[in-house]
Amino acid sequence: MSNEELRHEQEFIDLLYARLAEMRTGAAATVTEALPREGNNAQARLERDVLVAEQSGLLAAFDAGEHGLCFGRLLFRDGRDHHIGRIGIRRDDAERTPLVIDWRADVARPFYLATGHTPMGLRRRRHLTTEGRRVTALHDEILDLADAVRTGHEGSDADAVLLAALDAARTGRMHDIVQTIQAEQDAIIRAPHDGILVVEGGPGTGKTVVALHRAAYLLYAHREQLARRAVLIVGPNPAFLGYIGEVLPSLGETGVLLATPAELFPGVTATGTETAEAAEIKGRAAMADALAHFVQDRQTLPDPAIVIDHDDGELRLDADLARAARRHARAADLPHNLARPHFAFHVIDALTAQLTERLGADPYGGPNLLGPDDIAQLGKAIALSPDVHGAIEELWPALTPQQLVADYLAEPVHLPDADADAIRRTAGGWTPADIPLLDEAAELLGEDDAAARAAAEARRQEQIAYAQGVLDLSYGSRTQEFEDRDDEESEVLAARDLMDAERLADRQEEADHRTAAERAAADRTWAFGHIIVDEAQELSEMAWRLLMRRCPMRSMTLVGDPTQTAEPGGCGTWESILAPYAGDRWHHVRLGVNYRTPTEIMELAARVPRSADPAFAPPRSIRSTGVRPWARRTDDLAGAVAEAVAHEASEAGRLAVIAPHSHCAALSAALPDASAGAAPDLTSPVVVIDPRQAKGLEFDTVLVVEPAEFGASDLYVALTRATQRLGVLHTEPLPAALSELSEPGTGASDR
Ligand SMILES: Nc1ncnc2c1ncn2[C@@H]1O[C@H](COP(=O)(O)OP(=O)(O)OP(=O)(O)O)[C@@H](O)[C@H]1O
Repeated sequence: MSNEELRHEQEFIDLLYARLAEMRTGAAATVTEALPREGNNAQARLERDVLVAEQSGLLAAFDAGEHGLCFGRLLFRDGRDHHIGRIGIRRDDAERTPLVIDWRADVARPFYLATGHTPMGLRRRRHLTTEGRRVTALHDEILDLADAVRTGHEGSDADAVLLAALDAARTGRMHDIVQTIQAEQDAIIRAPHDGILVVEGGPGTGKTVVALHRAAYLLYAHREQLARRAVLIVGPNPAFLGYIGEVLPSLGETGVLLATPAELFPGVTATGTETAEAAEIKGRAAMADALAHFVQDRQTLPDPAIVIDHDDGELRLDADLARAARRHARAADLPHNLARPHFAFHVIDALTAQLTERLGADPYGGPNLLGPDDIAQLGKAIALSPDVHGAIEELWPALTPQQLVADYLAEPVHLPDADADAIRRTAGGWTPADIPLLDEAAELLGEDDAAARAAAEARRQEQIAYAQGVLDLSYGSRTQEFEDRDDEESEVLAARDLMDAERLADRQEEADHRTAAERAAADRTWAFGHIIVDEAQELSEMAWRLLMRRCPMRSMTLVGDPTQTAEPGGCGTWESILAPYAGDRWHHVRLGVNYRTPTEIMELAARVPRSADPAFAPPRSIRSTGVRPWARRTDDLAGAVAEAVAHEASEAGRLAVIAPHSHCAALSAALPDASAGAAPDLTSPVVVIDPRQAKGLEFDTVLVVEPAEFGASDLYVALTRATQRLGVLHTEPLPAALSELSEPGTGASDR
């Protein structure tokens, strides 16, 4: 009986892969055939673009479906029977019968939510475990007690598949969890996309992985809107982004930009370093006021008056004239560079009036002798005078954000002296904390991009006309939809049904040039459709100002754990972060189960925050391994670490040595095979990293070195990175929270 079930499922999976191969070949052939069609034939070009745009997106999704294509099956009491997979696939029949349903479709939801108590219409839920294209195991859960059918795969613990996933050796890359999403996680993944959702939870509660699945879900549920506006995912450092970078492509989603906060000002690479104190000061909201005042400082008054030797007579630009022009320009309430023409026009008008008065004065006291044409002529000459322009530039200079912030940091003003001393820059490049300052400066200065915008609009109108032609043509060549967006009700759709000419024009722009995510990466003023911020607790007030500008719709998911805050500039409570932007209109959810760290390790790690807050409650670990964390005191740190690594390396998976930054170089010298440095290769079997680099990551085995030199939150982060084994190596006495650790294999305390 049971082998027969397995055989049936295998036949189904074979059928599925055959269908996938068919679809992939079809899409690839279409693209290959279409691409050479170029030349001057406009119609051929139109056809080609339609085909390529439609088929290339499908290819990415088909590739994603290659692994773990189908992992579940739902048998409903009413006879419906659906397989659930990574992407939706339909048969090539007249009805386009669904073969496998996308995990994000509503009909797939009982796979994650149904319980014996609330079966959601299910009779039976099946988990299919596959290795490559081979079905290796089935787990059946009976949800309808009246169901007497038995397949021989019942009875296994419902958590068996989850526990197997959690226990598996790590690879140095995060994997998707579509097979084992838990109910509390599902609710977050599918929460409405409007507004701000804060997801809080302790280490290992799945905040990151849930946020990534939420991005995949939102791109599915709001495809048109989000594919055009792109989704931004902000993570703490490049190694972390590399670690999570494969999850969304494995779910068939590529319209996402991953960036660290230091990468969010296009054209500037922030590789400089500075003290934590300087970064903290630069992160304060007060910097926005200081910069705003500094911009005003650049709107100066002449002292003494500027005298310009003009062809028609001397012009005198004194403080009164400049003050009136400045008042006029400031009243326009525009950013500095955009208000500059107002200042310039006022100065030119005033100088023209000055000259008119002098040249046209009637010696007999009558009205001015110059007519309007003469005055216009005088004004023109003044407006073209390089000296007048020089004077305007001196009093109201055109500024770039880089210039403004560099000048400001050379001599910081509008700050208490001690703060100014801490951030004064004598040398070195841009630092991550400078990025929000540059962005603030860009806002204060405004970008005088009127000409660029007019050109872009003209280009866009051309594209809309072009797209209209594309739509007319595509109507005759309808293609299939691969996914089950509307489940049973879904129909065969073609480009014409999905979008109007304007939207297609946007699509064409993407197809012809760059993806929305790539365009977004290069555009400081891009408004993202949704932003996900991981380790959100680390961001400064200034960084929040930047991010909020990137998301005027305030459609955001913020993920974090205040107990893991490492940056001194990280701003306190969610209330204080969000009040300026959303008042109290945001939602807060908490994840309470630790899927990473076994009980033995979590109990130890929790003592760190508990020494400051006795009421601290860690997330509940879902599993225990029976392996106790250990500590070893040594006089030869590098030697002891090398020995421990050699010993632990016999275990499967990945090992991390997490040491204070100052020890990392010496330790990596003692471990020649380990990957280390600013951008360690996390897929290497052994890495040496500092606690900041360890944020968000996980390893099978972790060796924490010299914990007495860690700050409390860094130590908490370091101790919670292991999925299996934790050891501590030290020369100095252990911090109190770890004092009960004993030597491996002994019960005795190490102190
Ligand atoms: N439902 C699940 N099924 C399988 N694995 C899961 C599930 N939920 C979480 N995990 C795994 O648990 C581990 C921890 O998840 P994740 O890194 O997202 O946690 P986190 O809350 O962001 O942790 P931290 O704050 O410590 O960085 C990951 O390996 C993740 O794949």
